[in-house]
Amino acid sequence: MNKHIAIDLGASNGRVLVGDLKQFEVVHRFVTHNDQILGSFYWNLQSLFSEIKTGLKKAFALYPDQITSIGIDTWGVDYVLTDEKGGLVSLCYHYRDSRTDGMIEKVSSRLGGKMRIYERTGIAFQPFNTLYQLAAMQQERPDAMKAARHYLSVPDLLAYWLCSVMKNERTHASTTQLYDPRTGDWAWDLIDEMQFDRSLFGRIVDSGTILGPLTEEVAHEVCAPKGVVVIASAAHDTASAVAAVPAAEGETPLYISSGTWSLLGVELASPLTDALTMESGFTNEIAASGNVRFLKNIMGMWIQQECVRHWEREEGQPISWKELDEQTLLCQDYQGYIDPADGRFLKPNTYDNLMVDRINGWCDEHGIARPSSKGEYMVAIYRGLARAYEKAIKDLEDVLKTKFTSLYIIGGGCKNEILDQWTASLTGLTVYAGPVEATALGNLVVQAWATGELSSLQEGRDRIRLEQKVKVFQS
Ligand SMILES: C[C@H](O)[C@H](O)[C@@H](O)C(=O)CO
Repeated sequence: MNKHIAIDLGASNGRVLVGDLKQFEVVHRFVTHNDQILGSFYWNLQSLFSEIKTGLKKAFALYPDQITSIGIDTWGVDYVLTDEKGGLVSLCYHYRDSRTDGMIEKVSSRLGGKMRIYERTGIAFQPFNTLYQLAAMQQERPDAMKAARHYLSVPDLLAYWLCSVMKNERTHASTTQLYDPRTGDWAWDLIDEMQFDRSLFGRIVDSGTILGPLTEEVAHEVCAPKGVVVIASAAHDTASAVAAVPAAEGETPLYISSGTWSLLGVELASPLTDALTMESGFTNEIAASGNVRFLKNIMGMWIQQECVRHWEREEGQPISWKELDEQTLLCQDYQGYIDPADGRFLKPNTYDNLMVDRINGWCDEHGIARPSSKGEYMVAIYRGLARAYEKAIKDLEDVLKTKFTSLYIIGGGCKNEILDQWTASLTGLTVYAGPVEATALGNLVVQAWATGELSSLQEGRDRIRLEQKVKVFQS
């Protein structure tokens, strides 16, 4: 059976996996944390590329003759601009960088208001959307904008570095807030009104497009045989994860893709862009199938991850999940919670503004007792997340005029069984948790579909339902 390589980069770690839909293995793991340089946050793309090549080398050493393709997915919205020859005109900013603060308001007044932007793009208002990142660049670094010839998302760039083909993949393009989900093309009127150069934005290709073979240089370095191709998989990691929801044909599954973010939603045939969906914070991104991923971005495990990173730094040793879970369960009587949607929780820890202090501040302002131990901080975060899920599901039921009975939680965050159970108890839904590696599996599904091994994306979901582990949590 053919094997494929899935390169899956999340906001906290990256993985290179090799396999098929029945059996796959993680051959390389690495951290994808950000670097702060002179007050700005950036991704270190060169180091990510070298980790990717290390992973490819390990995969080809294990299966020298069976691997036929490689696909990449990453978090949304982040991008680079390149010059004519493909050289970067700037480092790659991290979406949590502060340069977009206040940009939603400025851009909205320039483009005729939020409702217009939402109707044109279907994308919810987040300060980190590519639209606001480009607007900030235009304002602060006009020379870099002038030097730019190509816009590439992070996975578009990494694919370009592997196979020397530049394309804009659709699911990722749809996260920019410069994409029109009705025409399937860039939202040219908004691009013109922002005075972004039209020629920056290239041809948008579907998930599953074969880009081309590895360059000879990369193939030599990673010891790949001839003929291995790079595929524009579902390049936005959430789109890959949603392709792996283990739902049966005919279901409209309610899902949470749980990781650094919790993306809660359903798949729809066409976008919903009225005042109610805008006010409720729903976004219309594009799925691997070309359908709409109608979902809400809820701050996910990020707040927990930042607290743990701080404690580990302070104590000089790693904290295990097991230890943290035990402490959380012992603290269940503590009734505190936070609202994860509060903007103060978006930014990374800095030496003078720690996540734990922001949690304390939120509790003080809301008359809630501050957490007093690691376990209590976890309780406050998980309770806050379960409440946010409950609210988003109610909003979704109102918008769609439907009632859900079950919820699929997929991705790394579904390993958090305390949160899975609290979510089931609070929402009254049956929770199916798994697969843990949904994003990489979705990436593999799209590659198997592109190479003709699967006749449809639904067949991929069916295989995952039969072959991968899913745990059930009852309310
Ligand atoms: C900015 C976030 O990364 C994005 O909205 C989210 O969908 C994601 O990519 C989660 O990994």
